[in-house]
Amino acid sequence: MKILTAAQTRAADAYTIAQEPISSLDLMERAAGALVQWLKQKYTPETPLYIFCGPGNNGGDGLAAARLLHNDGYNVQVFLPEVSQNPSADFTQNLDRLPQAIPVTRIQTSADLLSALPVQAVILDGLFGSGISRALEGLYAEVVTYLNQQEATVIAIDIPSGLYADAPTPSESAVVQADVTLTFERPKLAFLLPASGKYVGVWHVLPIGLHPEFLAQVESPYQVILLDTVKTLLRKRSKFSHKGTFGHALLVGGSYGKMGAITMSAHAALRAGVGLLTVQVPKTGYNILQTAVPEAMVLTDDHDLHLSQFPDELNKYQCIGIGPGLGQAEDSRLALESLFRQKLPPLVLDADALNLLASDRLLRQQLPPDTILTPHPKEFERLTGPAIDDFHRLQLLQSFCAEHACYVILKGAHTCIGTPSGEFYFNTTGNPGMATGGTGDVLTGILTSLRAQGCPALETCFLGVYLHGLAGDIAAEAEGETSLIASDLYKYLGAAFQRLSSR
Ligand SMILES: NC(=O)C1=CN([C@@H]2O[C@H](COP(=O)(O)OP(=O)(O)OC[C@H]3O[C@@H](n4cnc5c(N)ncnc54)[C@H](OP(=O)(O)O)[C@@H]3O)[C@@H](O)[C@H]2O)[C@@H](O)CC1
Ligand SMILES: Nc1ncnc2c1ncn2[C@@H]1O[C@H](COP(=O)(O)OP(=O)(O)O)[C@@H](O)[C@H]1O
Ligand SMILES: [K+]
Repeated sequence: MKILTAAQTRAADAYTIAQEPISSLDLMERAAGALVQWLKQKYTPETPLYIFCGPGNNGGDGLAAARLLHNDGYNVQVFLPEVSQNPSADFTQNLDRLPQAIPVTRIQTSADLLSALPVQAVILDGLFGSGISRALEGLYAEVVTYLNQQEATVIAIDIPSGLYADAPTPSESAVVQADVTLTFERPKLAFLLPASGKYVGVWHVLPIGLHPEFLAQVESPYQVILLDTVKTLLRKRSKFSHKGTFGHALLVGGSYGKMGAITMSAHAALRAGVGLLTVQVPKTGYNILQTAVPEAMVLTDDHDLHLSQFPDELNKYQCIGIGPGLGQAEDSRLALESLFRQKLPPLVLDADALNLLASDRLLRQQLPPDTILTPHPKEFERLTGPAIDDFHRLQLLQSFCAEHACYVILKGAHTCIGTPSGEFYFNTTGNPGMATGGTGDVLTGILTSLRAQGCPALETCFLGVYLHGLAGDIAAEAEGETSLIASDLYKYLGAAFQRLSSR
């Protein structure tokens, strides 16, 4: 699903208005109708609803929703901070249409704000939407601060007021801290990035029927990975398939004190369906691997404690995953250097393999094309240098992928896949229970397995991050977020595959 910028959303509006055709006021009515439908499923008419409306169309949505809710018997009050001299036409029309019976409080100074709203109330934030053009200051900022002090649930209309949809929000701006954001048609880029996403709470997309022709034609490098896309990537096992059908993966990693990392990758690779798995570990890891993962074949390095060479005959593997628990010994760096000079099957690089790359520019230049790299933000910073903000980090991601013709899976709450051709794909599965050591090692195992089974690089990234997060979501349902540990991810990977194929 493409993500649109604020400018593209305006163009989508204009196109829909002209081509459907529909008046701008009716389009607002449709948006308000979608809001009301969602709210009515969640709240009873007795719930006090406090609707704060700014001067633009976001405020117009709030006013239209107030009318529709009131007509359905809901307990609604409207609050209008009075600053702007130029309300939008659709705001004015909806203010005129507001039933007399709805109490309206005009806020001229912060003294006009009630002391505190009831805890069971719901606040609808319709102050500003995607039309924000500068930092919120003065009375608007005071209203935002007041809303942020309330214990009542705050639901943002379209986007939390004060937040920029697709650029860094100025640090001096007041921003509404929403519990829930009900956004129209498409999520905003800001929802997916850590510094801005924290204001959004749980977000839901409400379709409002923007013109499908526009949505199909508009170009956007930003996309959200959807269930429907990922589902089509699952492959059925044919009756006469055998272990040779599902590829042979090689995982390389582990060092003294870090054998757990490569062990978890190995479990995950097997649960992700690879036909055969070989794991290369330093000698110290032999008994550990053979005992913990009896399904895997084990090769030992000449060195006792860390990697010093790769096995011969690399071409019998369909993918090599390198990095979990690897360590950063000089021997290991040299081994990578000689590896990159060979003709290789596809690679997945993680953890210390990335740190070794980061420390050696020449090594980076030899990176085989089509490699999948899986850095968390700190590892990514080591590869590219520091980012000024989340949007700059995306630029760095784009140039890194283009320069090295590789796929980078930048891990986080909304993991972002960068491609050599400059697209960004954001994942929507996963939860904060996954913020625990070893979950990244599991991802490496899954990706190596899928790639070894013949999945192309981008499809491997889609399927891998989606399944990894879905396994995390199922694990959180069963174990709770706090107690979720990395091994739960491969424990529930089978359930994730099943859920994906059944939906
Ligand atoms: N397709 C869709 O998704 C649909 C979207 N719809 C809705 O429209 C919303 C976008 O509406 P919008 O363009 O009118 O912008 P919005 O954010 O309400 O405010 C702009 C006003 O605020 C002002 N202003 C700006 N910054 C300011 C500041 N810092 N401090 C003070 N003032 C500031 C600005 O004034 P100016 O910059 O000109 O001075 C202007 O008057 C969108 O989020 C959604 O809710 C639906 O109705 C229909 C379909
Ligand atoms: N808040 C979160 N929401 C969703 N996924 C998360 C969250 N925090 C971490 N994750 C996921 O957990 C994994 C952590 O990987 P990483 O930092 O490499 O861990 P490790 O190095 O311990 O294996 C990533 O796939 C990341 O996307
Ligand atoms: K808003």
